[in-house]
Amino acid sequence: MTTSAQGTKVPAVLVLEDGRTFRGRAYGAVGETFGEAVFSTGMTGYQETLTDPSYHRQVVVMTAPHVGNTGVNDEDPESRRIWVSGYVVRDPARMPSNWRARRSLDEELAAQGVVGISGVDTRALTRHLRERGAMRVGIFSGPALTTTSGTPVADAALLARVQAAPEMTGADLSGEVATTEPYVVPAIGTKRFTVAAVDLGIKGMTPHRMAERGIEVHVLPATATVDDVYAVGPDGVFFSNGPGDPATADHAVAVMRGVLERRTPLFGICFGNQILGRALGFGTYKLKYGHRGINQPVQDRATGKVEITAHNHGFAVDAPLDGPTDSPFGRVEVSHVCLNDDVVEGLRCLDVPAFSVQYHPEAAAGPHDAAYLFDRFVSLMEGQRA
Ligand SMILES: NC(=O)CC[C@H](N)C(=O)O
Repeated sequence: MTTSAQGTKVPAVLVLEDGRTFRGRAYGAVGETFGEAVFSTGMTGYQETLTDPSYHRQVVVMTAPHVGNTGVNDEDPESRRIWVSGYVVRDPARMPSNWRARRSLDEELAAQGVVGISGVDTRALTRHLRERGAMRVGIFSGPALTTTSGTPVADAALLARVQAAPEMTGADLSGEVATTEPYVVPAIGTKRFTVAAVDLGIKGMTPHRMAERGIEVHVLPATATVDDVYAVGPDGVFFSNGPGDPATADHAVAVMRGVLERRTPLFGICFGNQILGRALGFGTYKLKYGHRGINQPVQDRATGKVEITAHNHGFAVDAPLDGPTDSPFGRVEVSHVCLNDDVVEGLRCLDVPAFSVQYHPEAAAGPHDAAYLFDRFVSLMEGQRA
């Protein structure tokens, strides 16, 4: 049972796995939750962040101090529910205001049972995560802070529970968020192509961006086989974003290799980029604290052009920047790089029609600078037909 903390001053505690503790007030549902503490630098787009399945099992700290100002609407969710396992804000909106708003963010979090905390010094917390790295965290409020005999639970007991929670490294999570049944997103206007999209935790805007370009998108469960992919008669195959550690995604890597062997045009986003990296023989590794937000500079190395882009990743592909590199599927080069830290942000195959990016060209939320990548996918499919 969860209740809303709206308008109350229910105490809440946030405990990091290294023992650092922040006190605040319950926000959203009252109770307890665990996850990986990460921070997002987006000043807008909290609904898209909360409903992005890639955030499954993560407790998101917002660096923007005011959150919830535009309330919650029915148009912006990227999936059927909120996926973050916890939410940390400095100063929640007391009077949300927007013509599309249907309810407050606090009410929505409570209705979906998402435990949050407000009144936290999110700047100090973010600096801590930046210096020490992403780590496990717990948020506790209300009954979670009192024993059955009515005495307060000791901080050491809370810390022990945080330290017993699962780590993100080694987590195989796509199956927990992806569709279990295939479904079709029809092309908008004249249908030009059919794409099989393997759902590893797909955001709703991604098939929409393809549909806008005349693509009929067949979204398939994460368990789809190579035969399932080809059963839809695809002109192209897409691998989506998704939660968890790409080192666990052996099934998706095997399916992608099947697609690369057949030389079908292939596009991957985020988790899909990590799967392409692995399919080509590269490793993946965990970033210290990851990239999350809608203001990350990425350079397209072919044109030199810099895009401001939306990110949400905690892992990255370990590929040499000074390519091309030989792979089992011919030469591959790093197409995009993050200008903050030189992390690989895109891969392009030179001998098979395949490419991917680590960031989010579907731009929900985020700037639309990278929309050309969907056109590039269309060009690959056109090229295959010519
Ligand atoms: N948005 C995503 O697809 C994230 C991919 C992967 N789970 C990561 O954290 O790096």
